[in-house]
Amino acid sequence: MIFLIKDNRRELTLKHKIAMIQLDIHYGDTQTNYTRASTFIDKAVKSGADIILLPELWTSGYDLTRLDEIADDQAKESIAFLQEQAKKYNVSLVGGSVAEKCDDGVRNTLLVVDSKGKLVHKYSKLHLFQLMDEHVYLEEGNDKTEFELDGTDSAGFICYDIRFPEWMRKSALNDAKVMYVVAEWPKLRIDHWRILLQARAIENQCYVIACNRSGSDPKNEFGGMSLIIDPWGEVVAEGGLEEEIVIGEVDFSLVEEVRKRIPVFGDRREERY
Ligand SMILES: O=C(O)CCC(=O)C(=O)O
Repeated sequence: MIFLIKDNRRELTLKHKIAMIQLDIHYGDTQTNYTRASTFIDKAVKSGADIILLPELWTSGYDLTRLDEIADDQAKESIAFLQEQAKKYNVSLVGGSVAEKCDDGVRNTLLVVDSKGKLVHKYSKLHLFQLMDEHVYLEEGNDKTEFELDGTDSAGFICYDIRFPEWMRKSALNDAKVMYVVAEWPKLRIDHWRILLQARAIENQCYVIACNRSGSDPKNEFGGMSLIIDPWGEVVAEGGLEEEIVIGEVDFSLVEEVRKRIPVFGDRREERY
């Protein structure tokens, strides 16, 4: 079943072409990262994508000791960039996360902008990853994960969050049908990345769309392998190790179909958990 809503600028549909940009982030070099991201967004649009993802901390990388200098005040510059790109190309952007300078410290903040250029969601990473010193330099967030994008109930997560099934389950219970993940996941544990994402898709019977960076920084080599996994757990698209745009087609109506096939949500016995 295809659900169509007429819109002045486009038809909103449950079928989408998704592009995940496996950016090789230039360490601490925000201007280069903006320039390169816009080149990749242009290419993704030319290949027909209508929802585009960027990875975690894509403007700065993990240059945490220089956050005073390079973190984005209230994420204003990154939001303006994403809004401009969204309007220019009429595409939605799950715009990765950026180091956001807040009044009480710096947060790792995911930004989502719809195709009209409206900021529809901001989520600061809840689970700070100690192996990369996030707990030393960053404040944890206090936001909800759910939002609506192009008429579909969705949720957004950042990297380490995928190790917390209870956190993602909460979003599924709050109606999310699509879970977007942005990451800087190291190559060393890339097997965990794939298995965890597949498990989150199967147990929550939802799409998982996950964009990871490529390349390396002074401390880590990153694993790429961005993934689109459907609610049955099938891999729809998968990236390699290198910088590239990974593209896949989705049909969000599959979520209801799978949830009917195995009624996991109706069979939960919450009172016993
Ligand atoms: O959990 C992991 O192994 C990787 C997490 C991570 O790299 C992050 O949250 O930035």
